[in-house]
Amino acid sequence: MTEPLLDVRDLVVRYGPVTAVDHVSFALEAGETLALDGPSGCGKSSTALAVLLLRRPDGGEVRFEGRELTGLTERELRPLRPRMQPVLQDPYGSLSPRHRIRDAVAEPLKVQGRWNADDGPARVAELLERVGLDPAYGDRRPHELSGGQCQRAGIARALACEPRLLVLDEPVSALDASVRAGVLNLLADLQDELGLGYLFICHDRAVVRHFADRVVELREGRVTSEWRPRSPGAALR
Ligand SMILES: Nc1ncnc2c1ncn2[C@@H]1O[C@H](COP(=O)(O)OP(=O)(O)OP(=O)(O)O)[C@@H](O)[C@H]1O
Repeated sequence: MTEPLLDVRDLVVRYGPVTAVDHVSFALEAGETLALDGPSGCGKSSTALAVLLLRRPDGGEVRFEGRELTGLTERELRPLRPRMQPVLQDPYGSLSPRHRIRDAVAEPLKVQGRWNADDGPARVAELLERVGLDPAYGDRRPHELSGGQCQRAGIARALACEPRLLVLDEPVSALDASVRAGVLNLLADLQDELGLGYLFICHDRAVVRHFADRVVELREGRVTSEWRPRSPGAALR
């Protein structure tokens, strides 16, 4: 049997005396969307941060592409980090306000040594087009874009890293209802095309039902159930 893309085993996250994530386990295949659902404070974001190793877990394992990550040093994690990318609730939060969109999307290519002056700008334009943005928006800064456009630019920047997993923490909650479906449909199309795995955190039950293949329910840091929506992966057209 092949290894899941992401295999989380007995994950524990504590903040002082508070156990935010209490022996949580789940697995996620490439091309699959697993939603984490549950009331405010049940540990969804803490799970996401620990999966991304942005906060070191206090116990358990995070296996990504067959490799256990929690025992790795920051230096050992560095080449793996681009492969697991966060997309966060605040569309403006993941982009520096000072940088033009084109530079924000180019940065991961430069950091990873995949930039060259001949075809780099064309690659950035291609990524912007892929997320539904006119490449001319590359000249703008984040505050000159709408929330939906900015979230698309953040997704373009994440794609520049050539990820296998996107950790989507309330990716459409801050957007107007009218642009939510567009961003969710973009994510669904990218998943079909690239076989990305999505760990998806969302408060909105209707969105979860449409978007997720499987749902893990959390309550007070523990998994209480796991279920499959009836129409998994359906696009919101
Ligand atoms: N930095 C922190 N320091 C101390 N306690 C924290 C911290 N972050 C989260 N917590 C606590 O950990 C628990 C889980 O929080 P977490 O943000 O992971 O839940 P959540 O399900 O994502 O909530 P929400 O849906 O409101 O974002 C809560 O009791 C919260 O108060």
